[in-house]
Amino acid sequence: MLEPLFQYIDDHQNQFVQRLKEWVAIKSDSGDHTKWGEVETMLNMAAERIKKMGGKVELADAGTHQLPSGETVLLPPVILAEFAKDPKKATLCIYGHVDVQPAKMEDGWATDPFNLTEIKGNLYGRGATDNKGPVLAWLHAVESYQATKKEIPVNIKLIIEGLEEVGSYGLFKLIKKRRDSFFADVDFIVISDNVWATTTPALTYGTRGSSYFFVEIEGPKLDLHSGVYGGSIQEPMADLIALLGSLLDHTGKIQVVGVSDDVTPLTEDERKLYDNISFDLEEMKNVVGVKHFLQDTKEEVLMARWRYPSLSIHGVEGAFSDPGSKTIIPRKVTGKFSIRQVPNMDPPDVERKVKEHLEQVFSTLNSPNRLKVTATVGAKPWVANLQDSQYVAGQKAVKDVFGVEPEFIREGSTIPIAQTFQEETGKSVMMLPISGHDDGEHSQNEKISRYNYIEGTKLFAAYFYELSLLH
Ligand SMILES: C[C@H](N)C(=O)N[C@@H](Cc1c[nH]cn1)C(=O)O
Ligand SMILES: [Zn+2]
Ligand SMILES: [Zn+2]
Repeated sequence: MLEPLFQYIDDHQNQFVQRLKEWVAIKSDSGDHTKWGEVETMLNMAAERIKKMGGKVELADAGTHQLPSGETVLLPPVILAEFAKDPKKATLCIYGHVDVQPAKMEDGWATDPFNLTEIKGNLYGRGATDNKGPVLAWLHAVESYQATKKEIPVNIKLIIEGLEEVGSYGLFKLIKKRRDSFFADVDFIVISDNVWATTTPALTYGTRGSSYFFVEIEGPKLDLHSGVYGGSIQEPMADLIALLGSLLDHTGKIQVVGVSDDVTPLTEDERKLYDNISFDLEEMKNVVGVKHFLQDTKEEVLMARWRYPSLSIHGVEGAFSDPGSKTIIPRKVTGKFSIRQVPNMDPPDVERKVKEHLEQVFSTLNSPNRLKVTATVGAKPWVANLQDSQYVAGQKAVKDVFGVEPEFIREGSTIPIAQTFQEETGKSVMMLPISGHDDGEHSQNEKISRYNYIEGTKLFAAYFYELSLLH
């Protein structure tokens, strides 16, 4: 049954790579709302591809969103699509996103991030793996059935958004609104927007949640000459560094009181899931280029990444960061950090505790400057039930294509909408990654290997089939 599909995918791989090149060329960075026009261009391009394949597409209105500045902006639409429906078949809803993280040559890319470039079997480009490659792979898996005149064994629905990287604004409300219409006949939801933990294919049963914080310190009216005013001004940057420095200790432990209190304790059954993961600590040190991790053993490192919270400091807006030695006191700086959250942490509770902590530390600085803390994203962690039939189908599909048993892994990053899908629709959610552990999501030189892209397409085609057998 699967052989002709796999043959079609192999025979058309150059065309599939060419399509990815066209998608990567669209600079659909969602981080800056003034550039959401490119996100819309990308969504339209994806919608056109689905329509060409005979899919019915709605560009659903996602409403508006208030930015941390207070400005209200119109959100790009969300693609809700479906292929022909047969009431006898199970319905699978595939979620993906076509926005990307920012990327500039100056960040240290070896090739133009928006010109997909193949080097030694790897396809380099922003969005190649996160998440344009996997979204196209789903479409190509559907195409493999259509082109070989085989009935697609499950009904396919698609939900594709353009704001995942900033926290899926608008999508939570849209899902609630469409729960009894678009989602009413959906049996399963599948997501491929994360990476394997090692070189072994994986099925993912959990992701961390996230809250993103902006800490603004505003001082003088203008940037000031540090020679003229230095020594007489309490500098916003010094206040900010004190606040950011209060968040973590040198072991990576979050210093905000109570923030980790609700973390679900580790059970023996859960601990056992880590035994079989072929994660090699030495290789991982080489992949990321560090001498050591904060933990000593493979299990501790994986747990720190997947099932315990973490806090990362991302940057400071308004600080002087160009080359050279400009001697100013910046008047206003905004520090940015985020907390990855795990069951049973609750983003609003974490956000309250972080705000209280920052206000308390700020009060000890006796500063004349103004502090403003804003939290965004607010994404809940997600954990699946490993007994769901999707996991059996996923396991079989991995065996069909790769000839091995998948590793059952968690994911340290966040798919903001995953838990909402599960809670709101009550349907089973699974993550079926095709991206490599060294693909460098969000990093310089992001890539997907041609092997993962093409074999991943086969995995999706096999998954449709295996899921239909179990339903
Ligand atoms: C896992 C996914 N590919 C991803 O990168 N998600 C983002 C979502 C996010 C979280 N805070 C803001 N955006 C991520 O985990 O960083
Ligand atoms: Zn992603
Ligand atoms: Zn991402």
